[in-house]
Amino acid sequence: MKTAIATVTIAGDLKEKLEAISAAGFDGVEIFENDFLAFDASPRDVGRMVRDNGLEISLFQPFRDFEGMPEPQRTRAFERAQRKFDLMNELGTDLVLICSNVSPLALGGIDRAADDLAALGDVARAHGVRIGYEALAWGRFINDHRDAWEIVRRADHPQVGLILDTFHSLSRKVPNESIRSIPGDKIFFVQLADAPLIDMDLLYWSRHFRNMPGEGDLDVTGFMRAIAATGYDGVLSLEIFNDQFRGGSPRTIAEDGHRSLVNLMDQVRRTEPDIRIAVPDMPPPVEVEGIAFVEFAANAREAQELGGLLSTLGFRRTRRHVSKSVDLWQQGDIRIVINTDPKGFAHASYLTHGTNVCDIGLKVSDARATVERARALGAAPFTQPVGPGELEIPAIRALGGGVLHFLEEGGPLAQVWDSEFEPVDSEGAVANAGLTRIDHLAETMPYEDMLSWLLFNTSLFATSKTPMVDVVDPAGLVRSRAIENASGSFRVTLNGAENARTFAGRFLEESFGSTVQHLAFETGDMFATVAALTRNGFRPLVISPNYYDDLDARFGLDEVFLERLKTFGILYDRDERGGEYFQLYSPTYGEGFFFEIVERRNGYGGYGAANAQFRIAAQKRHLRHHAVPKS
Ligand SMILES: O=C(O)c1ccc(O)c(O)c1
Ligand SMILES: [Mg+2]
Repeated sequence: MKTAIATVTIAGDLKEKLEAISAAGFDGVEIFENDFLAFDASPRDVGRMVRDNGLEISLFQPFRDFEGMPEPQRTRAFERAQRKFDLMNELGTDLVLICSNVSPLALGGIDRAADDLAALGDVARAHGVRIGYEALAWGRFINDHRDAWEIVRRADHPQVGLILDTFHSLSRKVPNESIRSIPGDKIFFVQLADAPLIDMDLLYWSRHFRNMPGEGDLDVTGFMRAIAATGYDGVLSLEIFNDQFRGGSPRTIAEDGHRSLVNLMDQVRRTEPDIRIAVPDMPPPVEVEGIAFVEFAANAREAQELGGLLSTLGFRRTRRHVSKSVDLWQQGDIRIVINTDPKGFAHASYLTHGTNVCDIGLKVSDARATVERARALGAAPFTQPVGPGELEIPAIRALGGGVLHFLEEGGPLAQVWDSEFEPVDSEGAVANAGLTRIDHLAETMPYEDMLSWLLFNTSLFATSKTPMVDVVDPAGLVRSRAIENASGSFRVTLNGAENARTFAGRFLEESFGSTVQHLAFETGDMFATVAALTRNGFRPLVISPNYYDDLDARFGLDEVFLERLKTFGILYDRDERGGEYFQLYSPTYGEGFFFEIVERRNGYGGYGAANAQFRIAAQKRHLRHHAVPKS
C-alpha cells in the first residue's frame, strides 16, 4: 500500500510540511504548485529535499483550464504544459494532474477534449511524464468522473489516464459502482477526502470543509472498495483543503491523515476480497464492553475532597493498593481509582494538570489485540515499570496525554483488583445511591482538535459518531458529538471548546489541557437515587426555576412529577419515541470537573442536548459564587 498526501493538506512552509509528512509514515507527496512557487529553492533542490525526507513526489498539480480551448488560448496551454513538464523533470516526478476546465472560454465537446489530451500525451511522452485527468465537481462541461473516463478512453493514449477524487464524485452523488467498469491500469492516481454533509456551493465546500476519510459523512469506503475492485494498485493520496488543518499542527494533521488511510483500507480489505493493494494485516475494530475503571491523579488533600464528594454520591472506598498510595472506590459496577502515589505516570499527570482523570480502563475481549490495532493505527503503546507481584496490563497513550488500559472480563487481567489491592474497612456509613455503571465519559478539547479525537476513537473502536450539536454557553459555542457502540455499553462525548471563556474552555485552560471533564453514572431509578443522595448530604447543582416552567410548557407534565424534578434539580428530556432522560448534576469540583447521574427510560439514546445550555449557565453561576480567590 502506497500512501501520499498533498502539501495543501497541512500547515507550514514546504520544508515543515515535508518533515511532518515523512515522520507520519507516508511514502509520497503531491506537490501543490503554489507550495512550490512560494518556496525559495530551485526545482532540483526541492526534489532533493523531498527525497532526503524519504519521500517521492507522487504527483505535481494542478494544471488548469487545458482541454477544449479555442485559439490562441489552445496554443498557449500547450506551451504552458511544456514548461511544466520541464519543471517536473527537474523536480523528479512523472505524473501531472490536469483538472477539468472551468474557463468561460472553454468550448466543450468530448472529442475535442479527447483530441487535446491525446496531443498532449505525445508531448508528455517526449518528457517521460504521464497525464492524469480529473473531473472537478464544478468543471464547466466535465464534472463527473464518468465523462472524464470517456474522454480518457477516447484519447486512447498510453500517457493519458484518469484521476479519481472522492470529493468530486461523492459530493455530486455519482454512484460508486460506476467505477467498477473502469480498467484499473487506466486509473493513474486516487485522491481521497471526506467531508461533512453541508448543503452549500460545491467549490466552497471543497476548498474549506474537506476532512480525512472517516471524519466526515461521505461514503469514502464504498468509493475505495470500487476502486480496489478494478485492480488498482497505485498511490492512495489525501488531498484535503480544510481551514483548520491549514492552521493546525503539521505533525498531528499528518498523523491523523496516515491513521485515516490505514483505517480506511482496513475496512476496504474486510469487505472487498482479492484486492491487489497490500493492506497491513491488523486485528478488527475493538468491541468495548464497558468502562472498567476511571483513575484520578490527585494530591493527598484533593484526594480527600474528591473522596468526600464520592461518598455523598454513595461510593465506598473498598480497597487499597498493596504497595502504592492508590485507593479503589466502588458502587455497582463502577470503579474509581484515586492515585496519590508520589511516583509514576499519575504523579506526572497530577503535576501537569492538577487533580484530573489520568487513566481510563476499558473492558475488551482481547487486550493485546487492542494494543496491536492501536499500534497499526499509529498510537504509542504505554508502559511503565511493573512492581513485584503487579500485572502488566496492556495500555496505550491516548490523545491529550492520558493513558488507556485494556482489561479482559473474566481473564487474568481482571484479577488486578484482588491481586494488587487489599480490602479496607470503609469508614462512615453512606447509603448506596443505586448507581450501576458509567453511562458515558465526557471529554473536552479545543474545537480544532475534535476531528483528531473522533478519528482516534472511531478507528480503534467499533463505534459510530452522532451528528454534531451546538451547545450555547453564555460566552461562546461548544460543539458536541458522541462516539458510541451499537449496544450503548461504550459512550464518549466529545466537547469542542471555541474559547477560554466558555465553561469547557475555562476547564481546558485552568487544567492545562486535561481531558475528562465529567463522568455520567447510570441509575435505574432517579428518584430513589435522589432520596439516597439527600441522606448522604449530597447537594445538587441549582437549576433556574424558569427552566421548569418551560419544561412544563414543552411536555405538559403532571404537576407532582414536575414538582419532584424541580425540588431536586433534575433535568428532563423526552424523544419522539417516548424515550425519557433524567439528569442530575453535582456541583463543580476543582477547575470545573463534575459528575452527572442519568437515567434512561424506553431506549432514550441521546445526551440531553436541549438541557445543556441551562446546565452550563447553572455551573457558571456556581463557579462565580464559589470562586477561590487566586493567591
Ligand atoms: O479546488 C481546486 O481547484 C482543485 C484542484 C485540484 C484538485 O485535484 C482538486 O480536487 C481541486
Ligand atoms: Mg483532486
